[in-house]
Amino acid sequence: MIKPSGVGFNECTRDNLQVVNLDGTIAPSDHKPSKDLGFHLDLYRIRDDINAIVHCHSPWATGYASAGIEIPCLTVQTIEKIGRMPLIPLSKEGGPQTDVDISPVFVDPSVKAAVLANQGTIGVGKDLMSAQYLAEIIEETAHIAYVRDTLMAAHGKTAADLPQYGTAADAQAAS
Ligand SMILES: O=C(CO)[C@@H](O)[C@@H](O)COP(=O)(O)O
Repeated sequence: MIKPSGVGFNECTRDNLQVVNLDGTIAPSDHKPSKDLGFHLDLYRIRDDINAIVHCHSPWATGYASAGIEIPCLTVQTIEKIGRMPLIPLSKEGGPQTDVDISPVFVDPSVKAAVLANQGTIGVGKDLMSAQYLAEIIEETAHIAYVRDTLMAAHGKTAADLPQYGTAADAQAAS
């Protein structure tokens, strides 16, 4: 199932969601599937653990990626729930990222989220709620990173002024 093209998330209904088989066969409908169908299908094909994908254009995260900056996993939640959020640059031809650019990153089963320069974010999961949860964490983390980096610059601080941070398990192992 994928959202119809040209329709916002809030306008998605049971009746206009598009049903597509993994081989790309589209069930008859008055709408067309999202333009993003190609990379969604490929992610479902390459990873058995991916049953849902949330791709959106959240502004803080997309701003980071479009500036060519990988969002740092700086919150406890992001470290524990996501681990890292690779930045996927525009395609070789300078166009929007497709499965050709996206799938090689997600072949690594530890990757649960990525950010596409000039396009948006991808969160994947075992179900829609899990993928949506990651989409929210990606955006919150980018916003927090922006606040941190802005404050640090205003106060003349650098990364060297910050303590090392890691997971609760890392801290426990180190104690
Ligand atoms: O970011 C992109 C560009 O491919 C898409 O998510 C966006 O244009 C939405 O397209 P659809 O309306 O879902 O076909």
